[in-house]
Amino acid sequence: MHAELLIHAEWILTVDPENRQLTDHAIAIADGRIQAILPYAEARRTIQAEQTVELPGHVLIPGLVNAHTHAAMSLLRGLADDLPLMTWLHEHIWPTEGRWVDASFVADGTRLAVLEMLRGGVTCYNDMYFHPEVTAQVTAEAGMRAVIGMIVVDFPTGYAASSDEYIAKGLALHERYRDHPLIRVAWAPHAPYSVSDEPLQRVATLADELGVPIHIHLHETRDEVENAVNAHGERPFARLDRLGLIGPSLASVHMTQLEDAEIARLAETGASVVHCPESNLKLASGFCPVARLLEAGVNVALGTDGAASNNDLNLLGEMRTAALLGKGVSGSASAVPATEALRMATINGARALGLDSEIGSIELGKSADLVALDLRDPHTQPLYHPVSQLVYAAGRHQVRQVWIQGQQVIRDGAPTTLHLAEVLSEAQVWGARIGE
Ligand SMILES: CSC[C@H]1O[C@@H](n2cnc3c(O)ncnc32)[C@H](O)[C@@H]1O
Ligand SMILES: [Zn+2]
Repeated sequence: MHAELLIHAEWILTVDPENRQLTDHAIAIADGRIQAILPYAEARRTIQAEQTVELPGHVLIPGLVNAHTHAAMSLLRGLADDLPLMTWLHEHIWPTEGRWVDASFVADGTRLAVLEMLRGGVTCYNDMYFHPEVTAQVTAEAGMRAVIGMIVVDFPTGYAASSDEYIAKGLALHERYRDHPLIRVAWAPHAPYSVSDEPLQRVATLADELGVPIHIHLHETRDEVENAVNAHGERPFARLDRLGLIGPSLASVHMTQLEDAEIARLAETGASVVHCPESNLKLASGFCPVARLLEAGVNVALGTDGAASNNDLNLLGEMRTAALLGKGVSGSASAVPATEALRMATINGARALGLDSEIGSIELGKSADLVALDLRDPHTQPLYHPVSQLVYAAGRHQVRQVWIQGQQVIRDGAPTTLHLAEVLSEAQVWGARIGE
């Protein structure tokens, strides 16, 4: 058998339905897809590879999926810390965005975020931000995979003047990326408190017609739910259900406030929850009941949120925090075990984005979106269980090789598609401008 690339790793965590862990196996890749997974001794006999990569001491995993971020907000990292959500948004972030966000801000901020995510083993992200056509272009140029939000808010910004214009621009973006190998789109109405009924209803209809996901902040804080109940006598979840948004296409982000009936409804409709544990902790937004959601059969993915509320785009760290917080919140040390945290960061993220037949696990026919981490570091030794070291101990500097669709985007820890010094220098220019 002929392959373009043969990767031989000491351990492979497949994240397949059986969570198979393979030792001393190889993966053969052709046309950007996984063509064979077999013992290395057999691969040497049967596969003629154009290139072979040897990874002793490494664990190979599916590329991580960051299921909620605002990539360009990397340029606002550390601008306003230690504040609750609404003060942070209304008094700091939205005024700063109003003054500075344009296409060049989004281009430079996205490049910084893409570089950070690729170096941390994230191969796909789900974005919600202004000028999404710029986010899409920068991401595709870097060879990264993303689902780009067709954003909708009620208020005018430098990107669009009305909900009609946001939706029209979203439809144009959908058309432009219809057959792109790396870029997909999703509807991304910002939140129930910033988008009124009519555009939300249109989003529900259009998501159905186009077959794309809906990505929305929902039940982020107790105040959000209480304010809605006081003003309209209805919880935001119930309102979205009434308007037709709760269903298998929904990726609902945060969900710190959930009643039993809402959890049951999420499970019954096949909707996904995107848990952002570090953003929720930093803004003191509340705690998503992850163990209860998983027990009910809800698909729970992981996101970082933007770098202005986290303050990093580190999904390895997010896995660890989710596993630890899941135990703390449920009072059970066996809640959110390491294997589950890894599923949340990979296949569950892929499912939330409607990409689970393409990415999220190492299985025959899937895209070769792969990450190799070197576990021969003092803090990941000795090694009893690779998944334990990966979730509870490994750091981003151990991400050494990253492939997306079989193309190497990180080689020996360095980017192959982005120029590190240029990206850093642009970020510093923005920092100086915004911080003046
Ligand atoms: C319409 S573009 C996205 C919009 O969302 C803002 N944002 C960033 N993080 C959060 C969050 O945790 N909750 C609500 N809104 C958030 C971002 O600043 C953009 O304005
Ligand atoms: Zn967010």
